Order: sequence, then C-alpha cells, then structure tokens
Amino acid sequence: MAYENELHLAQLAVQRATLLTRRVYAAKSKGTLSKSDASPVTIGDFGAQALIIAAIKHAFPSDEVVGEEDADDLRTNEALRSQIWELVQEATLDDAEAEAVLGGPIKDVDGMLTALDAGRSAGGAKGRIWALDPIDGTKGFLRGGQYAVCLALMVDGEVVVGVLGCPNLPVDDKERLDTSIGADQTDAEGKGVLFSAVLGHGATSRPLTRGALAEGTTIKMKPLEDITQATFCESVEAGHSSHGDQAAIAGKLGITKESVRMDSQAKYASIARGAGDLYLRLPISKTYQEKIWDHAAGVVIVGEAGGTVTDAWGKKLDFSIGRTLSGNKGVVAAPKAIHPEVLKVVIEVLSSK
Ligand SMILES: Nc1ncnc2c1ncn2[C@@H]1O[C@H](COP(=O)(O)O)[C@@H](O)[C@H]1OP(=O)(O)O
Ligand SMILES: [Mg+2]
Repeated sequence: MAYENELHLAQLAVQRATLLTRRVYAAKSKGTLSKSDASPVTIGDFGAQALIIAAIKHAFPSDEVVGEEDADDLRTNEALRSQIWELVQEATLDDAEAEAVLGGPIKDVDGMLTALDAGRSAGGAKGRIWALDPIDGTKGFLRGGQYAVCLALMVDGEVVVGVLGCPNLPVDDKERLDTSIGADQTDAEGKGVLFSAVLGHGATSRPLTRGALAEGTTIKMKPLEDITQATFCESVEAGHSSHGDQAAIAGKLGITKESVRMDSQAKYASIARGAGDLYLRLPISKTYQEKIWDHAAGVVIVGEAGGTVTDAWGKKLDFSIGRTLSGNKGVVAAPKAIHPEVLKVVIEVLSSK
C-alpha cells in the first residue's frame, strides 16, 4: 500500500500523544496539575506537538510540519517548560517496537524545543508537509467532551494520509454519541478510538491502546436512502459555525432529528463510521479563515469512507495555499450520493441571506 510507513508512524505518534493529553486531563480532574499556572490545554498542546513532531523528524527528517504551536512560550517560562518536559518523558508506549518506530523518547529539553519549533512551515503546494493540531476542540477537552489529536500528510498540496485520535469517543459506535462522555476520564485503557485513512486505500478505526496498535476495522459511511432520516453534526460553539443557517438547511431537507453537537474533528470521524450522516459548518465570521490542521485528517477519512467534503459553495477544500484554507468558506460533508442534494440547499440558504 502507498504511504504505509507514513501511516504507521502517524498512527503510533498520534496514539502516544493522545495518551499524553488524556493524562493531562486526568491530572486536571484530580487537581494534581499544579506545577505551572498554564491551562491544561496549553500543557497538552505543547506536549502532544513535541512528541508528534519529534517522531516525524526521526522517521522523515526532511518533511515539513505545519503545527499550531511553537516553542517561544516555553523558552521564557521555566515552570511550564519543566512541567511539559516531565510529561513528555513519561509518555512512552508500552511496546518497544512501537517506540523504536517513533525514535524512542525525546533525548533532552533542547530536543523538545527543537521539535516544537519545527512546526513553523508555511505550508504550500510543493513537497511533503504534515498538518498537525495537537488538541483540536480545546473547549471539548476542557469540558471532558470530544476533542481530537489530528495529523495529516499532504504531498504537493493533496492530503494523502490522515489520522485522528479521539480519546473520548466510544469504541462501539452504537453507544450514545454525545458530549458528556469524558466526565470521569482517566488514562486507563478501554476508551477512545484511533481513525486513519490513506488516499485511495480506505479508512479504518481501531480502539486506542497503550502499546502496539489494535487491529483495524474498515469504516464506511451509513448508506442513507431517505435524507429526512439523517442525523447532522455541528459544532458546540455557536461562534464557530452558524447554528441558525444549519437548522434552516436541515429544515429544508426535511430533517427532523435534532443535531448532534460535538467539538473537534470527532465530527468527521463520527460520520465516517456511520454514527451520524452529515457535518455542516456554515461560516459565521466573514473574515475567519479555517486552518488546514482543523480539517486535513478529517477530510481524507470521510472521503475514504465514501463521503464527499466541499466548502459551502461546493468547492473542494484547497490545502495547497498555506496554513489556512483561504480559498474556501465553510464545510459540507455528506455521503457521496446525497452530497449534491445537501449542497443545493446549503447554497439556497446562503444565497437568500
Ligand atoms: N470564528 C471561527 N469560525 C470557525 N472556526 C473557528 C473560529 N474560531 C476558532 N475556530 C476553530 O474551530 C476549531 C474547533 O472547531 P469545533 O467547533 O468544530 O470544535 C478550533 O480549531 C478553532 O480554532 P482555534 O483553536 O484557533 O480557536
Ligand atoms: Mg483545532
């Protein structure tokens, strides 16, 4: 299979980093996250980004990375730096082979800072560039709801590999799909899902483990014969997409079920495995540009599970422009067969404003 080594590296790197974020949340819940006064999101973000970039640079030294964070804050904040260094050192997988693929633990503090700083790529249309969001859905992370550790590889501007670590999604998609799953979160095994896809080679999911990867299962979007029976996903945050426009679109499509609101790219993952059908993200701000790391992994996973993802005007999401999706507005994700019908209504609603 194409990109087999990249996929394996990405899966293990995301798994190791996701476990770190879960440990941060557990420490926050227990009140033992006291060393610096930084928010748990900041701590998790830095730790996860350092771990993932260190692994990428070990395996593919000349690849670039577009990451959300850099090391500036850590260079000036000693308490934060040592807290994150401690966490990063402890974050090893329980499997020597997996650790060897990742290059083992980061060697020293400088190595951690160098890894963080390697996320400054400007992106673009040429070469191999990874897009990384160490904690997507920060609000979800803080409320013990959905969040995701997101990593994708783009080659010449096209997303070819995507991996999402969703530690608070139920392993069994028949379980309820809501946002109150992580309230009693620990870093114990038995919760969470790792999703992945390679362009042209399908999408899979597997339970999140602490060691070697669990066996993967192919995922597919739910075949939807009657659009009025659809379940649509949207952001929890009303400031991130227009709940009003999305309700109007659902109404025009004859959808009567209430939307499922969740944070992060867990929405892409959920519809890809058939726990929901549509994802609507209608722009609310005229100026906000979506970031590539907020969509790259989710888009290839939905595409490989039988879906189509475009922006709100039907354009393909263009990951080749730089760090943002400056050529696009909004997101419409749906099973291939019904995407045109959904898009028609989206455009009607947007045009009538
Ligand atoms: N005005 C906005 N419109 C759309 N997305 C936004 C906006 N402001 C922030 N975001 C991004 O939405 C993502 C979360 O989306 P969701 O609501 O689906 O969980 C975050 O990565 C967040 O970026 P940031 O992390 O820079 O705040
Ligand atoms: Mg994000």
